Amino acid sequence: MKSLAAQDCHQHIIEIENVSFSYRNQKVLSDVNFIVKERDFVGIIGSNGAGKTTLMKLIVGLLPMEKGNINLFGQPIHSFKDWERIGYVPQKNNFNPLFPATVREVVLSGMYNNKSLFRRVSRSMQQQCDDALEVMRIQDIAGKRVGELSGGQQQRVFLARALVNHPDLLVLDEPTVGIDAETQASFFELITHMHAHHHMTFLMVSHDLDMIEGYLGTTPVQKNGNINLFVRHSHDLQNCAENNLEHSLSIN
Ligand SMILES: Nc1ncnc2c1ncn2[C@@H]1O[C@H](COP(=O)(O)OP(=O)(O)OP(=O)(O)O)[C@@H](O)[C@H]1O
Repeated sequence: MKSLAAQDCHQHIIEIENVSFSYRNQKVLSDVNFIVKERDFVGIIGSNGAGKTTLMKLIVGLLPMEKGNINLFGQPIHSFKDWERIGYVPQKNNFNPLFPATVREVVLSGMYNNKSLFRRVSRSMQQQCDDALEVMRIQDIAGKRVGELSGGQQQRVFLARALVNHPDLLVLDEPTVGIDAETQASFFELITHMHAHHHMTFLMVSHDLDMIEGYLGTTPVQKNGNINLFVRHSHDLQNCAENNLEHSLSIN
C-alpha cells in the first residue's frame, strides 16, 4: 500500500516563489507567490498586459526562469521531467484554414516527446487518442482539417490534445477567447464537470469574471500585482480522509 504521505490530497502541485520576469527592460512579473494544491481549481483574472500568459509560459517551461523558483509536483522546474503530467492549452490558437493537419493528428501530437517522435504511433497511443476525442465529443470530425473547424471546435481539439496523456494538471490560458457565449458556457461546464469528477488540478486564465466568480467565489484569495487569484480548494470537493480511503481501496 502507498504511504499516507503519497496520498495526501493537499500535495503541492505548483509552488511559485518570488518569481519575477522581464522582457528586455520591461518588468512584467514582480515577486509573484502562490501555491496550487492537488485538485484545486485556480482561476486567474487580470488586466491586459498584467503578465498572465507570461506566468503560464513560465509554469509550463516555455520561458526560462529569470528570478525566483517554481516547483512542479515537488520538483524544481529546472530538473522537472514529467511534462506528460501537465496538459497545456495556450491562448487562442489561430489556424490558417489551409493548415494541413487533421484533428486526429493534432490530438496525437500531444503524445510526441523526444522518445516517441521518431517512432510509429502505437495501438495504445491510437486508443488514448480515441478516448480523448470521445471525451471531447469530436470523434465525428477526427478526419477533418483543423483549419476548417469553428473556433469552439478548435478549442475542443486543443483540450483533447492537452488531455491525451491523462495529465494531473491542466493549464488553460483563456481557452474560450473568441468563441460565442453559448459555446463558452458549455466549455466551462465541461471543465468544471471534469474538476468535480476527475482527479485533476486546474489553473485557468480567464477574462470571464462571471464564470470565474460563479464557480470560484467572488473574492480573490490573493493579489499579485494586477493578477488576482480565485480558488476552489480540493477540500471543498473531498477531504483528505475520504481521499486516502479511496486510494487505499483502489490500490490494494
Ligand atoms: N515575447 C514578448 N516580447 C516582449 N514583450 C512581450 C512578449 N510577450 C509579452 N510581452 C509583453 O509583456 C506584457 C505582459 O504580456 P502577457 O501576454 O503576459 O500579459 P497578459 O496578462 O496575458 O495580457 P492579456 O490579458 O492581454 O492576454 C505585455 O506588455 C506584453 O506586451
